[in-house]
Amino acid sequence: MSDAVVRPDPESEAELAFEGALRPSSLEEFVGQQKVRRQLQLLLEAASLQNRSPDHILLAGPPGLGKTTLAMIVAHEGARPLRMTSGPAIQHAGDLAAVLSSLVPGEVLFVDEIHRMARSAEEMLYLAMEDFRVDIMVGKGAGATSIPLELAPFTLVGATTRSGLLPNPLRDRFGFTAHLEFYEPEELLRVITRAAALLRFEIGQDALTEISGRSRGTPRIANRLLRRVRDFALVNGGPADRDAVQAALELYDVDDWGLDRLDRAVLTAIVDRFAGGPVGLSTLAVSVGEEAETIEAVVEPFLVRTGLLSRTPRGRVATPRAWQHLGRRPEPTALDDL
Ligand SMILES: Nc1ncnc2c1ncn2[C@@H]1O[C@H](COP(=O)(O)OP(=O)(O)OP(=O)(O)O)[C@@H](O)[C@H]1O
Repeated sequence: MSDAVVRPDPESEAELAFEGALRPSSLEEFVGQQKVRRQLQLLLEAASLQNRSPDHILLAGPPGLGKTTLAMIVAHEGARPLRMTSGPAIQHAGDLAAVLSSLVPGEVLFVDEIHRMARSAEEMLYLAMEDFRVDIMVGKGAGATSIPLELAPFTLVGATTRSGLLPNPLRDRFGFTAHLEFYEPEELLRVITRAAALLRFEIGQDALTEISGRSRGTPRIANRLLRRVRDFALVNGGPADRDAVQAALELYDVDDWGLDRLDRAVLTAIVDRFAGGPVGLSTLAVSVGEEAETIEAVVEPFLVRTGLLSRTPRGRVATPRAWQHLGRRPEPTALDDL
């Protein structure tokens, strides 16, 4: 299924092992995001010169652009231990207290999907980030007391696909926020050229260029597609050339622009069922049978960036480019809305 190719199950062990093998471990190896890299470099060097933990870092951006990789690099570059958890795993303040109180001095704590953490834990985190301290509530009702607990200094690296959902007090406590952008095809070409070398996969330059132009500006997808092309060449016994890429990507429903089945389902729904829009996010989500959060955080950013979708105060609208991409003629009323 196409979704399994471009949006793989993050829990799948084979996928995690594959990703792990290709992850760059230093800022130097990390491709693209030049500004963010330079900013992080400065932040890490300043901390190391002052012999202290780096400031807390928030990494924001769509999935697969390298947030987890950067968190690992922050730990690796400073030779610091890394603890990884995620917002959904912290459902109570106690879950967070358990993690925080067991951190060793200088440890990097990575919280993926930090916007999904419980509110009570978020409040505990404010104090922890600022003063390296938490107040543990003991008992209930009138007899409840709070016991302060000192924490080892640590660096929080939070990752989010929805930075708009983070409360301001939390956002303000990060010393640095990096907004990761989609990658240019030339950058993705460097990502998969490196990946192909690591995998010892012989593949033509044309084929690599074709994959990098059809990877939704996302390294994770570029690496996935490379793997599918490798499967294709292995099974069919032919060379891994441009034809093999085209055949493999057609099989997995990835089109010329790199749109996958869900991207096209969203555009098709807006065009066919809502006359090009505007249509509200929740109506759109129901119409394609997906979570509104997935549409907003995963599908839309790339469609907006490629000029296929625009977000207006009245809802989502398919642009004339989207009509053209789907091979339809825009209705005049749809154009009026832009
Ligand atoms: N700049 C980069 N250079 C080389 N490889 C990269 C880069 N960014 C990401 N990758 C590769 O893409 C894959 C996905 O990256 P990563 O897991 O860091 O994304 P993410 O933003 O944390 O995604 P999610 O939000 O879904 O957790 C990794 O295998 C990593 O090797």
